[in-house]
Amino acid sequence: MIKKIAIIGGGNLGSAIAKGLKNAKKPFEGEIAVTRRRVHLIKSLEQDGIIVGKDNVEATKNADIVVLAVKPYQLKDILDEISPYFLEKTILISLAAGVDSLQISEMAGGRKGIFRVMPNTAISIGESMTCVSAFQSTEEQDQIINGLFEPVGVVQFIPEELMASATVLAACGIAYALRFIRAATQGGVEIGFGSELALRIASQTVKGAAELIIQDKSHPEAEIDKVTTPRGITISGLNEMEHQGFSSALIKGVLTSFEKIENAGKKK
Ligand SMILES: NC(=O)C1=CN([C@@H]2O[C@H](COP(=O)(O)OP(=O)(O)OC[C@H]3O[C@@H](n4cnc5c(N)ncnc54)[C@H](O)[C@@H]3O)[C@@H](O)[C@H]2O)C=CC1
Ligand SMILES: O=C(O)[C@@H]1CCC=N1
Repeated sequence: MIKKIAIIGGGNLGSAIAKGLKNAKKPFEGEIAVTRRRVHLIKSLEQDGIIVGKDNVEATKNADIVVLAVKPYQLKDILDEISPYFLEKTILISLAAGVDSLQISEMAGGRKGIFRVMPNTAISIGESMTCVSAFQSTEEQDQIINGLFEPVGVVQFIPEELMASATVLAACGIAYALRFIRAATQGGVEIGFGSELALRIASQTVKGAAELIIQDKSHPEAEIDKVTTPRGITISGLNEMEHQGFSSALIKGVLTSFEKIENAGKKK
């Protein structure tokens, strides 16, 4: 049983994970310790029953799982500091985009049982799309990781070579989807809604559209067909968006993010 998780680096993502795990419908009942150098910035996590501090070694001691939630360039120093305190059973999770498991294993003295995990920020409300790749792990460790992240979203194990792609589609994807919502809201204001109401309508509409695909396992075009009345208003707007490069802009944006993450990997 997992009794203690240490999250090293209580920044955006590290804090979101800690909160998500504690506030899930089936909350993580063990101890979660989160560290950050400027610890006052994460004091509010204490309200969720999370232990905060600045001592990485103290947090690591007796941890069943250590989550590395720092920027990629900080990994080496952190691992030099905390690796000596890992237990035999300690499972290591890295959230660092673009750093492969072999490098992490080497930085941690040739350790096995390493997972790269790429959640997205919706983990804080239990709605993450979490992609996971496993490196020299046991089946039991795979199950532990699956069980840890399932209460806070959907978990998908993927080959490590797809982690960069998962980062773009799922982690950056939150930003792409939100930009769509914001743009739809701006359009909504032009056609008469106040901005708050426009945002409410646009965001619930996107949620409903996503649920049609998730719950009914339907295809986007099948659902679009149901909305596009012949000679109707939807198809005119949709076609205008396509003439302006809507799908193409999105695909090109995904590719640009992917090229950047690939190039960042090659520079190391
Ligand atoms: N999946 C996703 O949606 C996202 C993933 N990421 C990835 O997650 C990782 C963390 O990114 P963010 O949370 O945005 O970064 P961040 O900069 O907000 O968080 C890192 C935290 O680690 C702390 N830190 C640095 N050195 C430390 C040390 N020696 N001891 C204790 N704490 C220390 C920093 O003060 C900072 O608060 C990155 O590797 C990034 O690639 C980042 C943003 C979103
Ligand atoms: O934008 C970034 O570089 C990070 C990685 C995934 C999400 N945010």
